[in-house]
Amino acid sequence: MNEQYRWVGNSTKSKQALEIVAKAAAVNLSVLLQEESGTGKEVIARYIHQLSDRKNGPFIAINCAALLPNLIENELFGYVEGAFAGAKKGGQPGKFELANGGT
Ligand SMILES: Nc1ncnc2c1ncn2[C@@H]1O[C@H](COP(=O)(O)OP(=O)(O)OP(=O)(O)O)[C@@H](O)[C@H]1O
Repeated sequence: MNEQYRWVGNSTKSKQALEIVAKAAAVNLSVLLQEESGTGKEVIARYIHQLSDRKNGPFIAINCAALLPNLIENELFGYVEGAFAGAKKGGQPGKFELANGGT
């Protein structure tokens, strides 16, 4: 794993968690990670990405809680130039498009 995102943890529980996520990385399915804030869900998500067939694709992280309700669609699906007042020149690709082929 990239040094910046290396998992720290040597407990039995931690090792079991890494074994489970390694299994998840081997299949092409969605994975839901649930834990309290700051417990390393994104680190694990990056780990899954790096173990998966998608590792050469992009990894796009998005903080859903920080998205304004009226801007969620624009962020996730993108928009074309002139779609609304204040839209960027040239439009903006959505996060789903950016993550295509990756995670
Ligand atoms: N077990 C761990 N090993 C290495 N780094 C960790 C671990 N747990 C947390 N961190 C570090 O703590 C910080 C928060 O981790 P991360 O962003 O993955 O948490 P999160 O569960 O996704 O949080 P949130 O739900 O708030 O987005 C990061 O800097 C991450 O590298």
